[in-house]
Amino acid sequence: MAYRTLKAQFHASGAVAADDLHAHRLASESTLVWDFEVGDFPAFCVLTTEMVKLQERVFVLDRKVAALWSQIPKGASIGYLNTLLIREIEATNDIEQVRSTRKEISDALKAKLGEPGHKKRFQELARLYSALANGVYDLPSSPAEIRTIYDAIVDGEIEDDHQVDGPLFRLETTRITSGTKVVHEAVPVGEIEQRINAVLQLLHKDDAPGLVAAMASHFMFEYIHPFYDGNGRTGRFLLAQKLQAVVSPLAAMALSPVINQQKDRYYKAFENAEHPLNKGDLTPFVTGMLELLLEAQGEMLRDLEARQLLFDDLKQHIERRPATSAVEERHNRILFILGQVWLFDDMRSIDQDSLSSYFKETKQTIRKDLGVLEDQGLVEVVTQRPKTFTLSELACQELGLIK
Ligand SMILES: Nc1ncnc2c1ncn2[C@@H]1O[C@H](COP(=O)(O)OP(=O)(O)OP(=O)(O)O)[C@@H](O)[C@H]1O
Repeated sequence: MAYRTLKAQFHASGAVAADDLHAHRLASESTLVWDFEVGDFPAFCVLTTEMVKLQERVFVLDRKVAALWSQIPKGASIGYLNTLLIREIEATNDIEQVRSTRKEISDALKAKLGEPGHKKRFQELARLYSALANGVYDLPSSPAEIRTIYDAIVDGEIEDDHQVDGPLFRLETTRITSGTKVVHEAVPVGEIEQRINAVLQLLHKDDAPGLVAAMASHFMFEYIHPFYDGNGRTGRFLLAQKLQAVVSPLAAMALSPVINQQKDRYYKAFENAEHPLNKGDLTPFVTGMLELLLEAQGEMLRDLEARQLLFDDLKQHIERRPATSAVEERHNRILFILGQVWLFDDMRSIDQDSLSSYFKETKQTIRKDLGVLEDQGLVEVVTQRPKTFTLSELACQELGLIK
């Protein structure tokens, strides 16, 4: 049976019936109640059968993605992670009308490798997401660590009049508006830190299922709105971090593009969760976010499967290419790696050093090989510094790739 919101109960059967249902839900053994007020009521979530089933489907899909992932060769997997990172960062920015191009993000991701020169736009944000994708970024454990994350995420992107004025958080009120309508009044300044600590507790303690804690804590963080700007982006990073503790980094990294496609649904979920007649019931919010996560996983699985088929085709084309010497064999292997990058990395290019790392031969040898392939019209230089390469149109035709 569909879960009835307290607001729907109020409209269908009146205030007393809604109060009864509210009391019944709060008293249930299947309900988690948090020390976090939404309006005048403590936030709570009922672990419904539907929610348990959704969680199970998330884990089943996660296993399917992991199985597929394990069959993908290294060149392709690095490329695909890059694709996911770029899409996630582009989308989390786009949700808030922060415009960023794929090229800008790709440059920022490369710059994190410690290149000299001036800082690139989104470099800190890219560093953070990259660390997350590689599983080396722990959840924050104090309000100060949340501020550190925020600083990296919005680095250089906040207008002067929206800079944080407190030691950790804002010192004035703020609100979320849609046109002329106020959709949310952020919590009073004096409550921010204590409420952020409640979010941290939920993120760290294991008395709620991980996926439920991830979604509910995301609601709470946005409800607090501790900054003037950048709350959405910071909250979605925390969400990805918490998700990563439960599902693969791939799934954690795929949510923002789906949220971006369904922004109204995402915003509506917040609005409903904080509607006074819903009395702090986060169940529909958590359920809705789990549905979005499932969609993100499904999309990624379909995308990976399609790329995997093209990869099998590429492999056959490479195997059919003549190779009468060790050098020609190596040339084919270079084309194979470039083909994998072409199929799995949306940027479709790879730098010389990364390419060389796939071979036991010296960098000079690979550089020479690339020169020969360039002369044959199979490889093209994309950028000079660093020198990056992609397949030419001719190579794409020969390898059965659609340019
Ligand atoms: N009714 C709501 N109540 C609480 N949070 C909401 C609500 N609607 C949306 N949100 C969250 O607030 C974010 C947007 O907030 P806002 O428009 O203030 O942007 P922001 O604080 O400038 O952050 P950023 O620029 O990263 O979003 C959304 O992405 C969503 O996570």
